[in-house]
Amino acid sequence: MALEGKVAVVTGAAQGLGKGFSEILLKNGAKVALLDVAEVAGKSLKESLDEQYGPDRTLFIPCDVQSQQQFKAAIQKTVETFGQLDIFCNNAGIINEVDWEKAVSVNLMGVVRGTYLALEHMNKLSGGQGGVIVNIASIAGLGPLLSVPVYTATKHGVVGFTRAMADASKESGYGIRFNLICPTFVQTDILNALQSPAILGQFSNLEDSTKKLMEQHGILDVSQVTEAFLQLVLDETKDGAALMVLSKGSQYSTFPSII
Ligand SMILES: NC(=O)C1=CN([C@@H]2O[C@H](COP(=O)(O)OP(=O)(O)OC[C@H]3O[C@@H](n4cnc5c(N)ncnc54)[C@H](O)[C@@H]3O)[C@@H](O)[C@H]2O)C=CC1
Ligand SMILES: CC/C=C\CC(=O)/C=C/C=C\C=C\C=C\[C@@H](O)[C@@H](O)C/C=C\CCC(=O)O
Repeated sequence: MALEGKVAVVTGAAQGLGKGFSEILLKNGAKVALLDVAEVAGKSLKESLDEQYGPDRTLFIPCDVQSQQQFKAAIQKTVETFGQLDIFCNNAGIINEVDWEKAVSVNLMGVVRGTYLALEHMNKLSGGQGGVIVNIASIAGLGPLLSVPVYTATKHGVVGFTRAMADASKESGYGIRFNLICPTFVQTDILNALQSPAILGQFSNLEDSTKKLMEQHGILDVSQVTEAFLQLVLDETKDGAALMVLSKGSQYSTFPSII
């Protein structure tokens, strides 16, 4: 998939990985709708991207992925402004083991909601042009991360949902590829959660064990993950794939085969 003229939506785009995914899409020719709850950061990012790419290449739309109404309206506005939708990245995510229902709501329900809303515009069976949906999980979606059990559960959920959607799409002919990025620790603000008893709650005692894990795994730069993301967007042979991004490089996860 060449990106010139393609249109993308990225959730949680105001900072961190979402900002990185948006920038690499822009660099490669796409137009990008930046969705985020953080209005100040989102508007400021749009202003700086306007200087680099011109005002017509991006939209910033305030949007909480927990709100069906806001999310639906944001996607509608994207399609009305840019005329189509080809690439959808469900990236917004949080850690909150205290308000764990919010973590489920943002990390898992937000991904399901975004995917179903994107399908309304992208599904070839309902008049769309097809495309690719990339969901941002974590290696905590493939194995346990002890200090954040609910976060771990949501990311496992994202992995299962995305793989099932890939199979559903192939079988039904949606014309949409579904892929996953599963990074290890990345240098973004989400890592601050590890030092916050208000976020880790009853698992705060595991801070040192998580730090040890972090030393073993290393901490990636955002750019290492955005390169992997671009690969999954561009490579038409990848569908239902989970690309782990680790310090030693990127590799596709293998899963037990279903009999
Ligand atoms: N940084 C890391 O170590 C890793 C991060 N990830 C995943 O990458 C994704 C991005 O996280 P980071 O960039 O690291 O974190 P971050 O905290 O820097 O950025 C998250 C962005 O999502 C936005 N957001 C939060 N709740 C939202 C909501 N309800 N609706 C819309 N936007 C919302 C925030 O405002 C922020 O801009 C998350 O899904 C996270 O779980 C996965 C593996 C490792
Ligand atoms: C506190 C969370 C901070 C940031 C968000 C995030 O998602 C970070 C995840 C970082 C590491 C997770 C580690 C999990 C490790 C184990 O459970 C492994 O069994 C994971 C499974 C496969 C890894 C494959 C490999 O290393 O080759």
